[in-house]
Amino acid sequence: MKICVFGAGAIGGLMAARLANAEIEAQVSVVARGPHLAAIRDNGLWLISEEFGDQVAQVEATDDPAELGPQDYLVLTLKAHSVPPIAEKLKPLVGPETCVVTGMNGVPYWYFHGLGPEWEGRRVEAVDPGGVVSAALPPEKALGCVVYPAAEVEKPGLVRHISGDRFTLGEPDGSKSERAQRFSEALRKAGFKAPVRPRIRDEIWVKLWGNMAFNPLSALTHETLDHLATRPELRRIARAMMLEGQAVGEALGARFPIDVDKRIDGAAAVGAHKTSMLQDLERGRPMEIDALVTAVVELGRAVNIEMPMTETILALVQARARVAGLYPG
Ligand SMILES: NC(=O)C1=CN([C@@H]2O[C@H](COP(=O)(O)OP(=O)(O)OC[C@H]3O[C@@H](n4cnc5c(N)ncnc54)[C@H](OP(=O)(O)O)[C@@H]3O)[C@@H](O)[C@H]2O)C=CC1
Ligand SMILES: CC(C)(CO)C(=O)C(=O)O
Repeated sequence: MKICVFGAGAIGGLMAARLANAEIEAQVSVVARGPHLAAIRDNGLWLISEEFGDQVAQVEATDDPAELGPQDYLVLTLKAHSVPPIAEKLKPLVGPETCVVTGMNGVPYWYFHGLGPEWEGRRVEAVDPGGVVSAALPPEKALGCVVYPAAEVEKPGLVRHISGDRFTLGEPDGSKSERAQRFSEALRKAGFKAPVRPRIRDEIWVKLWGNMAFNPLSALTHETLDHLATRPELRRIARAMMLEGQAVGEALGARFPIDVDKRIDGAAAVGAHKTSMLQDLERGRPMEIDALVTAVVELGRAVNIEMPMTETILALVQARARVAGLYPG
């Protein structure tokens, strides 16, 4: 089996290193760039992990997907906003049997696929502008993936795994497909938990619920998760956003297995953690605003649900990011 991890940064690097070192019959390659690519080529892909042990994986690494050819599994672990500009570049990796695993936060580009006949063919413009992504990666090829581990690229060629070992998988139409089970098996052999769930959007929403509120609020205030979730005036804003998100998710058929306050308390328990959006802002890296917030507002419009708090915070965080030169427009 051929597995290509496109965007072998923190999460992709973790996945690729473990898959490459697992006892599976797979040819694992990565698409990377810059100094990270050079270091992987020179010294292998290093993974530092208390849970998995420190290790190096020898993987084929390139910045030119055409060198790798069609894959059985194309795993996308880029930041969501990095996908549309390179959609065309993905085409050589995609053949008739390729399964595209979307290991990214936010609303996936395939959200409407398999949701029901009334939604078929509709796309999420915020993550699939002009349909460039679905043209390169037809939604029927997509396999959903909710990423729970935390990791970071510590220096070029070296990924540090911080915590977590679960990648939940699920077909957009809820079926227990052979391709999903095969990839789940590969991830399990690589040491991860990789359940295949029939209602993957429910899990996407539980993660997105936190991201849509805490990430922009943290970028605006520079506050850590514990404060955002416990200072009454900030918690009130996050809660209002999350209730708007829940209304949208439910209107689209998702079920939220926990209540909003438990979800916020869960975020508080993470502690003095800076969200990825705040980290990106501080490091001068583009922020994942569109997949985490703009796309949710777009879904809200599709089901005619007003989202005044989310729209306000979205406008502010877009402005903040623009001023920092980290958001287009
Ligand atoms: N890190 C974490 O702990 C978690 C991340 N996530 C989600 O996982 C997804 C991936 O995040 P993360 O791993 O942190 O991101 P990273 O930025 O660490 O990894 C993405 C990688 O893709 C590379 N890349 C971007 N464009 C290209 C290109 N055109 N060609 C080759 N390589 C490219 C980046 O290179 P460069 O650095 O040069 O831009 C980077 O190495 C996101 O959606 C994130 O929200 C979810 C849970 C936890
Ligand atoms: C920590 C958490 C849950 C914040 O919403 C996150 O996923 C992120 O920072 O992107």
